[in-house]
Order: sequence, then C-alpha cells, then structure tokens
Amino acid sequence: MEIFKEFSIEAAHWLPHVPEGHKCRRLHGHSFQIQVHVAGPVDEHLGWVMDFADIKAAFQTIEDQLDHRCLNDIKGLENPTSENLARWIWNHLRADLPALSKIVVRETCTSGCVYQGD
Ligand SMILES: Nc1nc2c(c(=O)[nH]1)N=C([C@H](O)[C@H](O)COP(=O)(O)OP(=O)(O)OP(=O)(O)O)CN2
Ligand SMILES: [Zn+2]
Repeated sequence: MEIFKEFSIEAAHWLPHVPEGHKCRRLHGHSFQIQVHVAGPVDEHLGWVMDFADIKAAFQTIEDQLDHRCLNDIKGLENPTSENLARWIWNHLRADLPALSKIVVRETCTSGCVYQGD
C-alpha cells in the first residue's frame, strides 16, 4: 500500500534557461505543495505502512533547506524547475526514507510533476 504526507514550502525561484521575456525568467515565488509517498506492506498489528510522523521527521531537513529561500541559491537547484526540484528532494530524502516511492511537486494549483525515481 502507498501512503503520503503533504508539505508546503514557501520559496522564490526563477528559471535561467527559458528565453528572454519568458515570465518565469523573472524572480517570483510559489507556495510549493510537496507530497512524499511511501510504499510497503501494512503492519498487521500497527495497521499502517509507517507512522506519518516518521515521514514528517525525515522531511524536516529538506524543509529547513528549502523553506523561505531562493531555490536558485541551493546547490543542485540552480535551474529550479518542478522536475529538478522533485528529483533533488528524492535524492536528498532517499537515504532517510528507503521506502520512498514518489515525490509530487505542485508549483501552482494547476501545474506540477510526479517523480518515481529513474
Ligand atoms: N515543465 C515545466 N514547465 C514550467 C515550469 C516547470 O517547472 N516545469 N515552471 C514554470 C514557472 O515556474 C511558472 O511559475 C509556473 O508555470 P505556469 O503553470 O505557466 O504558471 P501560471 O500560474 O501562470 O499558469 P496559468 O495556468 O497560465 O495561469 C513554467 N513552466
Ligand atoms: Zn515558478
């Protein structure tokens, strides 16, 4: 079964590789909605895959690095598209959350991406 916990990150970014005049080349901000999914068997005694609180604890170091920052300033996020952000979160979370199965990044109400590892 798969479970998830959702987080909200307030951050600024701009996209350096889009053409001159593209709106996303200007510095702007988002309330990024980030879902962290974990998959595994349901423990029959506890009745859960894992405690949501353990996902929250694992995500804390990610939140500390991203929240209220300009994402472009972060090593590995110099081109902070949703796709690159999802992959960056995956790569930084996987060691602490081996059952990680999916990262969903929503940049706006209508735009986002889903990453399940390569
Ligand atoms: N594949 C991607 N496309 C775009 C990304 C991205 O990360 N990956 N990012 C952006 C911008 O950051 C932009 O802030 C969000 O894009 P967009 O959905 O166009 O934003 P709007 O709220 O203006 O969307 P409307 O539906 O047109 O109102 C751009 N593209
Ligand atoms: Zn944006």
